[in-house]
Amino acid sequence: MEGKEKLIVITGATGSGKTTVRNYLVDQYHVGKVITHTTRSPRKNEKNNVDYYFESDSSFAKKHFLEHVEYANAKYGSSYEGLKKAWHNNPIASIVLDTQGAITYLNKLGNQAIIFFIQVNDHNSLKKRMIERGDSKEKIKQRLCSAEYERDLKIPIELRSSVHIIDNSNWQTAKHTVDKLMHELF
Ligand SMILES: Nc1ncnc2c1ncn2[C@@H]1O[C@H](COP(=O)(O)OP(=O)(O)OP(=O)(O)O)[C@@H](O)[C@H]1O
Ligand SMILES: Nc1nc2c(ncn2[C@@H]2O[C@H](COP(=O)(O)O)[C@@H](O)[C@H]2O)c(=O)[nH]1
Repeated sequence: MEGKEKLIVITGATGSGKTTVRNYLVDQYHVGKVITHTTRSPRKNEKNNVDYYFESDSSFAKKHFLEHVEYANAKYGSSYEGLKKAWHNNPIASIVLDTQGAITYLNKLGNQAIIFFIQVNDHNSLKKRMIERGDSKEKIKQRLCSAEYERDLKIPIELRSSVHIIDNSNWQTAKHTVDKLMHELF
């Protein structure tokens, strides 16, 4: 997978603002968007084929994924076809992944992968943001109890030498960091 194309891999804890950063990159910098697949049900305002490809367990099992994971009892996966589609429109694309997926992409793409880790130091605000997003109490509880939640609060050792940290405790500050990174990197 060597080439001039780049993939901005946006990772971090649940509720930290990965999707918010990705939407900003799409709106402001017109980066391509890799849509991934999931078996979880859509949140209010989420649309099939736009936010995710929403799958049943059986349709998910038939797909050929570049990588797939389980996160808080649901399945998620991304394909090479999805990446090629995003790169077809723009040589800079973006994808939102858990930290396990981010490590896989860094290993597969090398320096074509640019890792953004979205950080929020006050972990209580992650729960507040999920409530404000409209997630059900039950889903939030399940997520906060998961091993994946704990794992993704910290930058994994495998990403440490390549990661760009974006503190999203405050959106104006985060936006400023994203703008600075985009000017430095491209
Ligand atoms: N800096 C911020 N301050 C307050 N709220 C924010 C901030 N950034 C994002 N949000 C809000 O927090 C909620 C979670 O953000 P978002 O969905 O982007 O997180 P995420 O990391 O993609 O989460 P998940 O991994 O759970 O899908 C959204 O309602 C979003 O509008
Ligand atoms: N490794 C992968 N992680 C993915 C993929 N699609 C989404 N995600 C990550 O899963 C969790 C939960 O997502 P949510 O939308 O239910 O909150 C989050 O960290 C996403 O970034 C994927 O294809 N592969």
